[in-house]
Amino acid sequence: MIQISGLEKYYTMSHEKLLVLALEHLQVAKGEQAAVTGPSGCGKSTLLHMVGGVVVPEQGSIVVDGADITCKNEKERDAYRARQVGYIFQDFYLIPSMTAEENVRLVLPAMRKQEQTALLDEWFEKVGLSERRNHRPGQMSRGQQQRVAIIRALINKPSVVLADEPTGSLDYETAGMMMDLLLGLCKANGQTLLCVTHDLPLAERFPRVIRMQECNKAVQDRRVIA
Ligand SMILES: Nc1ncnc2c1ncn2[C@@H]1O[C@H](COP(=O)(O)OP(=O)(O)OP(=O)(O)O)[C@@H](O)[C@H]1O
Repeated sequence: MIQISGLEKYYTMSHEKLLVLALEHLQVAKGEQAAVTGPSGCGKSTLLHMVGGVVVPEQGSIVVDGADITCKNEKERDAYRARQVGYIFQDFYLIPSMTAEENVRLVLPAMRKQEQTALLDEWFEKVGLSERRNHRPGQMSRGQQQRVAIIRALINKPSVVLADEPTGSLDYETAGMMMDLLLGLCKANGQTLLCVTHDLPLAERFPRVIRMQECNKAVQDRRVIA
């Protein structure tokens, strides 16, 4: 469960303090999957970065599964992200010199090698990439690379999954398949998913659509503070 209230985020640009995000209230239930849409610059990525504990707001609270992440220090936020958050990006960020399997192994906690292999077998099978696990990113299509990134984000069963334009660099058909895969996996694992997308037909595949241009007051009322 994600509960946001009284949230305000400012950025300083050319000596001006500009309010870029103002959310009075937003709640995403545990296990709910929501698409986040809105025009460029309306604060979609900033919202995800704040829920992920990467960016800290100036005002307000973000309570994730009972704990307010805005009260945590940097080290605690790093631990929160490692334990509870799975991040998926448009550009995959796989390490080019490593195979698909090695990229995923990097995030696995210490466990017996046999258990690790069984877990990897299960996940590569789930996303239909069993034949590709020994390939490096450069030897895979963009859709296949994103499937590896999805495994990497989900394999440790984070309670919250944050996806920032995960289909942004894929062709239309692959994008639809990828979104269905991500939705299906998060639903099966009861994970809360916030997925930024500018693609409205893709957003409509989600049980809920959060329209940032409607809920972000800063977009409606650009406020310069100093
Ligand atoms: N580090 C930063 N410094 C200054 N301004 C920033 C910074 N990051 C974001 N902004 C500003 O905050 C606003 C929201 O940015 P954000 O990236 O969240 O929008 P977005 O809706 O994700 O946009 P897009 O769809 O183009 O990716 C924009 O006006 C942007 O210029």
